[in-house]
Amino acid sequence: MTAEALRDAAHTPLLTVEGVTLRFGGVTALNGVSFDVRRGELFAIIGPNGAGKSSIFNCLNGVYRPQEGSITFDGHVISGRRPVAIARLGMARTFQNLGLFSTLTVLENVMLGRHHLMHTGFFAGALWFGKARQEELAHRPRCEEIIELLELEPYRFQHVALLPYGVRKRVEVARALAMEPSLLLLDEPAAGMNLEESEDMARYIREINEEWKIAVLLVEHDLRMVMDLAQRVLAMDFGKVLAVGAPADVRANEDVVRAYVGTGE
Ligand SMILES: Nc1ncnc2c1ncn2[C@@H]1O[C@H](COP(=O)(O)OP(=O)(O)OP(=O)(O)O)[C@@H](O)[C@H]1O
Repeated sequence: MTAEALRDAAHTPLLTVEGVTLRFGGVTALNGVSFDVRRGELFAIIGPNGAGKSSIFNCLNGVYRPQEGSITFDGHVISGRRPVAIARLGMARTFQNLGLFSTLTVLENVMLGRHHLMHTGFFAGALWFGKARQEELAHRPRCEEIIELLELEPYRFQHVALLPYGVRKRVEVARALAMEPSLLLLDEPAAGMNLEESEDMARYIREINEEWKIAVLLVEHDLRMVMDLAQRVLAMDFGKVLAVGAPADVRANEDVVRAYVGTGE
């Protein structure tokens, strides 16, 4: 690649969403939504209940197919592609409601995140067969780094089902990170957490973004956390973009204030 081409690639957004419209029968969940996320950026989406935040996530990772518009990720048009293909391109996500394997240990759940990077099946791996064992061992140091980042060392060999909710949310982030994403989608990572837990979560997210240089797209109801962490914020309501920009500008935007005051959030 020439120096010019490299410079262009660095300036091209990592994710571009253009005019995305998603309807469920008579309900328009997303109405011509456009935004972009830059490489290495921490970008947040806020909005009252039903604004369309989860719908965006589901369009991005291929669970929903928008009727209109296009989504480009890292140079690939991904609208219409299957979730697994999109994950392979480097987009990992967590879920509002935990999506972990509760009968597996923390380490096994994190290892599962690396499954698409491995050649042997997970179950062969779990049973410790020849090649699979070597592969698991090769991936183990990276998993340990991730476990350390999220301060999960004490829980490494514990079954997820037995862990407190706040710790399970951290395991979810760890598993998504294990996929080595260039974009990490976090769906309400601090939901249901107490103040201390959500402050810890904010610290992990900042570290993932600043130290590990991974772009983060965050949906979160905790506005204090969003305003504190995000470089840019997109506010939406009724499936439409109300404002995009620096946190202070979005917070001062009249339409945004009205949307929040209107719902009492
Ligand atoms: N599978 C579905 N079928 C029908 N309507 C849906 C579906 N998913 C979302 N909607 C509707 O689309 C709109 C946007 O919902 P969405 O869940 O994306 O909002 P949200 O901002 O994520 O809300 P919350 O903060 O409560 O999670 C709502 O009116 C919702 O009822």
